[in-house]
Amino acid sequence: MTRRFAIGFPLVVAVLACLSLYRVTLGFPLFYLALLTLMLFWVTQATSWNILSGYSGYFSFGQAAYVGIGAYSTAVLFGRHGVSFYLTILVAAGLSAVLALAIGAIAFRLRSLRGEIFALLTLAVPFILAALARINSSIDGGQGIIVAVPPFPEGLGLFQDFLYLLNLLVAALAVLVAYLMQKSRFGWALSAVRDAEDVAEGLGVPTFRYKLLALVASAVIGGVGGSLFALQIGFVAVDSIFHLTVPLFVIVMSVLGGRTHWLGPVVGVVLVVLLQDRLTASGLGEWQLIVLGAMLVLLVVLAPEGLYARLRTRPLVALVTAAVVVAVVWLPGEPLDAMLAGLLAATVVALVPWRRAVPPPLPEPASRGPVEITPAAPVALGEVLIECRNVARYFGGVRALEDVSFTVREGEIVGLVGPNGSGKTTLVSILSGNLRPTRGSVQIAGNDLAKLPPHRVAHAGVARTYQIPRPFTSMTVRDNVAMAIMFGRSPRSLATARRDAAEPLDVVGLGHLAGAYPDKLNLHQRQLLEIARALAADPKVLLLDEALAGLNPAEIDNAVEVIRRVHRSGVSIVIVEHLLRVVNQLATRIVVLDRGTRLADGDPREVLTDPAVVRAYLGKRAHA
Ligand SMILES: Nc1ncnc2c1ncn2[C@@H]1O[C@H](COP(=O)(O)OP(=O)(O)OP(=O)(O)O)[C@@H](O)[C@H]1O
Repeated sequence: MTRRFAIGFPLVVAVLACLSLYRVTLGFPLFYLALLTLMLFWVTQATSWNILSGYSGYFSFGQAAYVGIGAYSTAVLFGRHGVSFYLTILVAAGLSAVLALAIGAIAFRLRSLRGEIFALLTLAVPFILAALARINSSIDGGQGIIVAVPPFPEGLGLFQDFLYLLNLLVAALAVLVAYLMQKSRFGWALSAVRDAEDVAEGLGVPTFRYKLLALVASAVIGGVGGSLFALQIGFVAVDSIFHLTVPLFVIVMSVLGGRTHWLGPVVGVVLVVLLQDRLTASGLGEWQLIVLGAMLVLLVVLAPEGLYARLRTRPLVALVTAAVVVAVVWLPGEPLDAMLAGLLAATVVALVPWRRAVPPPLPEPASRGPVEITPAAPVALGEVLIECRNVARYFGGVRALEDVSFTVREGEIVGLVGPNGSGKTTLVSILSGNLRPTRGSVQIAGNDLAKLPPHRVAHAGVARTYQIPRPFTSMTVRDNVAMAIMFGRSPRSLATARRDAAEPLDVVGLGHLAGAYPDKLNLHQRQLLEIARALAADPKVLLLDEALAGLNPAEIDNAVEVIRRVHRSGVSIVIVEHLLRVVNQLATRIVVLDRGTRLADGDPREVLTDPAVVRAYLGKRAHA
């Protein structure tokens, strides 16, 4: 937790609490308190949504399910049966957690339920719950339930004060949880899931566990907020609770404010609720959805990262503009109009493309120069690290691999070659745990691969790179590498991982670009980042899938030297490569695949002069 947050957050919460505790002394109007209560309810819900959907990218349309569970727990138990209101909050939290566990256990296990399919699944849940509540008379039965005012400490003032303080407490806890999650390895793991889930899993992130935890935290917060909502509305009915406006509003608020930051939803809530209130006050209530929709479209086009992220880039100008507009509008008019005008002015300032910033050139490496390629030196071989036995993999009728057996020993650089479509990438994906073989077995450092989830394959000592680089785009080069250190074979803390990221970056020669984002790198630098990140997971075996594809001759020479350096650091390598000149000079052994079967396996010079290999592979290439 930063010092600024440790001081600022309790201070803001204390000031907000004082608005109610000293309301009479301050002359703070009750109407404003009601408006703030509404904002706090939405802060809780939008933050709850953001913890799963914003951080991990799993868009949910099911927020009304948690609000409904919370509201009906309180309505049925407290409103109908007189159970303590405070106890019903715990029940709401528990039931929401159970629902989230059930959804997550199904949805997060299946790859086919990602993206829009997950969104559709979550959309169905509130409809099912609404139908259950409507037909079941012990829940609602279509009648609705009146929720009376529970007993509360007299010293708190009116019921509105009690409601406000309760919502403040829950919203503050929700924001605190969102902050702590974002700043911990938990938040980093979810960001990696959002950027490239398979890559994260391959680097050792237990993605299922983190997604499930995020879903449960999101559901518990949403359910508790729903419980308070029952008090707020006083009459709980199916149509008012399981309504599509709930998910719609939380999504609009979070996306407007910025869904990758804990404060984004808060900014979105303040803007949306104020806008709604002012439109209603001016008799333009029916325009609410039109205005909100137009704003959302504008923001998504101009600032997809959200308003908060934009405001952070020019805080001073936005603040001064907002303050001037607030002062000018406040004098003759209503303070809420002034605040909305100030917020809108800051929004405009944040969105205006001032001048086209020319990106500064990327820093140059400390030293450069041509690198001579020399043949691989003979190495002393150690224990068997990978052992494939009769591996087959079919995709429907396509036999990508058939009966492939081979080993990788400590100290080797194995060149995996073969014509296009011969099964090289499929084999790499099986060895890294991304794909399961249809038949056959793979042992990784003595562990049966079939029993390991992909993140445990990383812990067993295998890391891979991808033919088309797949960096975590929301993280800097340093943080891409730190992710792998944090979750790899020898996991380290966030702070240590960021410090230690310098080492793998130096091995590949990207140290000077540690602070850059991946979209600023050229293809060669992205390939090097792939290698640095895989290396940071501390593998025993590194699988390089066409790491030299698309590079010019100088870049190839440099990449070859990097691979040698990685090998010298004690990592065994399997390299998939079409450039036989490079494979010949790097590899200590070559395995040739042809149409999914192993054609040859042995010393590079012998294999590459084998007539069968020349016929199947070299002949075609030589003509080309
Ligand atoms: N997900 C998939 N679904 C269906 N077929 C697939 C899938 N992945 C690979 N294949 C097929 O399996 C065979 C082997 O593909 P693979 O990508 O492993 O070959 P490769 O040797 O890596 O090729 P390249 O050198 O072109 O990258 C090909 O016929 C390919 O079309």
